[in-house]
Amino acid sequence: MNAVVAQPAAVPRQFAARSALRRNAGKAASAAPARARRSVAVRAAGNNEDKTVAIASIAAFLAAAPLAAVADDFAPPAQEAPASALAQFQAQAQSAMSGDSLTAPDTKVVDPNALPEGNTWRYSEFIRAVMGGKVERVRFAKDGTSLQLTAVDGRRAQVTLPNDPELVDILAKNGVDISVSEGDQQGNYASLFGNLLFPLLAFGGLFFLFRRAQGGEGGGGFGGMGGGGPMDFGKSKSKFQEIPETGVTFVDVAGVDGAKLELQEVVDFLKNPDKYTQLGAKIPKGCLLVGPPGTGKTLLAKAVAGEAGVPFFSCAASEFVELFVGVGASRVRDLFEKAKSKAPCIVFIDEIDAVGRQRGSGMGGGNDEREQTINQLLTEMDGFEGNTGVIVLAATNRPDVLDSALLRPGRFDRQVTVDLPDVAGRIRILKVHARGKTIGKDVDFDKVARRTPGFSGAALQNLLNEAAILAARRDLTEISKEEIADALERIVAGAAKEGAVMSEKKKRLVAYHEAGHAIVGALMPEYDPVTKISIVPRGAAGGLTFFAPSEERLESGLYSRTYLENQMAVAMGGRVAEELIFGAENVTTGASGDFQQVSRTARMMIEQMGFSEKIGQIALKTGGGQTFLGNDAGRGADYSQATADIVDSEVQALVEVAYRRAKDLVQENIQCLHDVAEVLLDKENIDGDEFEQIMLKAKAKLYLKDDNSAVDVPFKTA
Ligand SMILES: Nc1ncnc2c1ncn2[C@@H]1O[C@H](COP(=O)(O)OP(=O)(O)OP(=O)(O)O)[C@@H](O)[C@H]1O
Ligand SMILES: [Zn+2]
Repeated sequence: MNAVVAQPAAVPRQFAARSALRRNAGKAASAAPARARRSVAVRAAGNNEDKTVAIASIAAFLAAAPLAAVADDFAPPAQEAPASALAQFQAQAQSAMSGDSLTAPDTKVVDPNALPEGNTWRYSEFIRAVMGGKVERVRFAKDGTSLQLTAVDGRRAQVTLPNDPELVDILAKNGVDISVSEGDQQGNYASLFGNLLFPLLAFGGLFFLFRRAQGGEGGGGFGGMGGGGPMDFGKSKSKFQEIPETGVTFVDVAGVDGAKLELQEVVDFLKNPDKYTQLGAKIPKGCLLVGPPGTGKTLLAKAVAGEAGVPFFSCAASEFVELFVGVGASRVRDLFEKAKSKAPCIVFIDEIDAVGRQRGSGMGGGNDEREQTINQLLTEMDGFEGNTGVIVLAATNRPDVLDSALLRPGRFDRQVTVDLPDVAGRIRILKVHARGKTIGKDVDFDKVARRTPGFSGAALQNLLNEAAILAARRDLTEISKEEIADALERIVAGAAKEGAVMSEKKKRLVAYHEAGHAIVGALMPEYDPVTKISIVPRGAAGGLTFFAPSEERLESGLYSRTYLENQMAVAMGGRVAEELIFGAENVTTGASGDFQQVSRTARMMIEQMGFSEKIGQIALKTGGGQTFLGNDAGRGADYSQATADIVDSEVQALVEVAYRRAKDLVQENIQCLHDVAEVLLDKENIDGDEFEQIMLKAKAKLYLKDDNSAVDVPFKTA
């Protein structure tokens, strides 16, 4: 495909970062007082600075992965991925979730011609078969956690997928035909996004096709790369979907009360248009639903139609834009013709930014087509005389890129924000999706909601779905706490590596390493509580320690200097533990991801946040900005060599302090380290409660202030 279709593909993730920033910018002021109070309550590290700053990239990468985890890869460093801009971005986004993303080497020698027996293949077997040209096509499950393959010999098999960002790349390179299963479940994409988004971004065309598949019902087949190109040319009338009765009401949409309130007016109007027109009130024609992916914009639009009892027409704007100039415009015409004949009704246009970008600012090619399409849309909307009863709802992730002509009075002059849900909202969304599922009595949605900051409605729905699948696989009659915890873990960290055996020696190493992270994290004042430690290898990670950033922290996106310093110390905890137990000469490469994180944080603090007295309060690098494609995440700082030297030494100083603090803490609490590691070796997983018990039993010494007086800060667990 080409650059034009790659464009919409870049939107969702980019938005994730940007929207967080925008939200944060807005909330910074109001969040500050609460934050300050909290700081007083927990601050005890003898750090007087109360400098709280909005840190763009941290907020962004935390937004990309709601549960922070320290993950460690104990694979040889030779596996390092090339540092393309995309790879760097991937690495950054991944690191918030699971450390570095190195793929563990698969060294077993196997006859390359032999296909595995049976109809469930291990992932490594599958990859080998793909590389050997033995796989003809694959069909991803909608949630992206598994796929069905057809081998060249016609055999079919099922594969459970880890979180492998390279998968799509590998498949494409080996000429495997890719499709996405068209289940009957709607909107179950969260984990497909999680698992596959990055590679899909690299293959914009694929993503485009994928979006088409999402269109579902109306869109028709997704039979491989060819589906929906020029062949669809004549079928312009099938490009929108008409639902006479959506059957969705506001009850089905939870946690977005503000948006519902605003849309209630639209419902009202559709129900009693006369009431409004008699008074001479101007009827809204268009309303823009703005918010991150999966927050229920489509669902809300359907609910408006459902509440008002009017038909629902929908289409994705990206589908308007085809290869031929003029097709989009004619599709818009078709759509509105049909809608007007069924008025009153709702027309819903998803991803309006795909056609509605500021005109004349696009990236080469395809502009004419887009401009014509958007012009047609404007013409249609202007053409509604007085009261045709057609109300257009449009959804976007990127209101900032929209053509201002779209936002003028009489067009999309209202904006309704559909934001990510807060705890209370998440509880209610979970309850909505628990309907029709058998949920065990031990499941506490309040707890689940607290562990899922940053999850959208779609992600929560997916979570419950995964849990249900797990319960079925385990032959249970109801979904228990366990399945939800496992599903959550799987979504956040990728599926546990099947059959990966660790040598006793390595296991000990990983156990101590993770225990080191956990202990430093738990004993550090003003740091996030430990919710889980695991040495079950999953994805690329040999071990993981999960921390739950507070709601407030995620919401505000504000990170104090203390917090960042603590975070660096926590990251150092792994290596420090290895060193103390196994000796400096035996430390491993398992900490490479930790070190990357530490250096990144330190550099950012110095270069962008004005945390260095020697550098002063200037941003040497303005960082991030709006670029995604071609964002050179690392290099290109524009300052002199002399300044660079100061930066380097300042970074080094920060890292050294972090190391020393971690080492002091672990040394002080070496018994805790042994105890936690022992339990880990025994059980492989420790949850927050158990961790707390172990720490209490081992009489963890509290954090020491500079003057060596212990500070009365209880360690924190979830
Ligand atoms: N607030 C919510 N309450 C209940 N369910 C929700 C909510 N938000 C999302 N969901 C679930 O997630 C699914 C997908 O959401 P939907 O397609 O409406 O999101 P969207 O905001 O339109 O996403 P996108 O921007 O990716 O199109 C819905 O069908 C619904 O099952
Ligand atoms: Zn580590």
